[in-house]
Parts: sequence; C-alpha cells; structure tokens
Amino acid sequence: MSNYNRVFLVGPMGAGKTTIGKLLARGLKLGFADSDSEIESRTGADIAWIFDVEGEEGFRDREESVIDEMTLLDHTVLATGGGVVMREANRRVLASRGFVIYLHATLDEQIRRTRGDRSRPLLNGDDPEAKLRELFALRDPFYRDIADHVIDTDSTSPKVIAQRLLAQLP
Ligand SMILES: Nc1ncnc2c1ncn2[C@@H]1O[C@H](COP(=O)(O)OP(=O)(O)O)[C@@H](O)[C@H]1O
Ligand SMILES: O=C(O)C1=C[C@@H](OP(=O)(O)O)[C@@H](O)[C@H](O)C1
Ligand SMILES: [Mg+2]
Repeated sequence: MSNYNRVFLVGPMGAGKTTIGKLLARGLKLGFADSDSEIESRTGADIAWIFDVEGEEGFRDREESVIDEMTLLDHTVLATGGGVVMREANRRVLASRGFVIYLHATLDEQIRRTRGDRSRPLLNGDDPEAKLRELFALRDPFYRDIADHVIDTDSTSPKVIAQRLLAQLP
C-alpha cells in the first residue's frame, strides 16, 4: 500500500477502527485521527455526556461538522464512529475525499468486543445484542456502498489486520 493520502476507516462498533487505525497510520507513516476523540475534545465532554444532554441528534450534528472538516486532512488515517454512514452528507464526503476501508466484523464478534464497555451509549439499553443486530442490518449496505476496500477482522489480531492491509491494498 503506497501513496495513500487520506484513508477513512468505517464499520460497526467493535470492528477495530480506532485500534487498527493507529497501527495502520504508523505503517503508512501517516498521522492518525479519530472523529469521536475530536468530538469529545471539542465539546469538552465525553460521548456518553453528549448523548445524555443533547441526544443522538445532537451528537450526529457534531459528528457531521467534524467529519466535514476532518475528511479534508491530508496525510491522515481517520477512524470514524460506527454511525457515521447514517447521514448522506457524511457518506458523500467520505466516498469522494479519500480511500475508504470497511472493517467488517460479524455480529458475534461485535458483541464480544463491546460487551461490558459503557462508553458506547447506544449499547447501554436492555438488549445490546439486539441493538447491534438492528444497527448492523441498517448500516452494512451503507458501509459497502462507500467502501473502496473491505477486510474481515474476525479471526485475527489488529496487528495482523494492519499488516494485511499494508500488503493488500492497491
Ligand atoms: N481484530 C481484533 N481482535 C480482537 N479484539 C479486537 C480486534 N479489533 C479490536 N479489538 C478490540 O475490540 C474493542 C473495540 O475496538 P475499537 O478499536 O474501539 O473498535 P471501534 O473503534 O471500531 O468501535 C477493543 O477492546 C479492541 O482492543
Ligand atoms: O455506532 C454508533 O452509532 C456509534 C459508534 C461509536 O464509535 P465506534 O464505532 O468507534 O465505537 C460512537 O461514535 C458513538 O458511540 C456512536
Ligand atoms: Mg472507535
């Protein structure tokens, strides 16, 4: 994989966007950014607080404006949040401004990797598994739609996935 200027990672919660993004950025000698971290630092509050006080729509408004800016950062691997594809404006800028990688994970693996983690407010309800299933059914077609490359993340470590991406990508 050479000559990548802007790489955008999309996929469901637990796919490893944040974890693999950092490793991939190092391998590509690019900077790393995460839209969720940027939203938190701009707001001065964590995502759970934003959902609590401003609701999901408040979070999505913040996300849309951060995505519009961050998709213009050169020499950067950008990890997005799993719900980024729910807004058409985000899909449009992601698809047109850089190389989009869909980190795919099966529902079982999403469940395993997010279990007990209270930092994802959408999974704090009574039935996080049903929620992940519902979100994945809705979002998977969008991830596929905007992806330039899809990689399965189920069966191996973030380090190996990053190495595979470095070797596989055109
Ligand atoms: N390929 C993988 N194999 C095992 N665990 C993983 C893998 N990718 C990520 N994880 C773990 O899953 C959790 C969620 O990863 P994270 O990078 O935050 O995902 P995302 O940003 O896509 O929601 C973390 O605890 C991380 O260490
Ligand atoms: O799927 C979603 O709607 C969300 C995913 C989270 O990011 P990760 O996919 O990095 O966990 C974060 O943006 C927020 O909790 C909402
Ligand atoms: Mg993340």
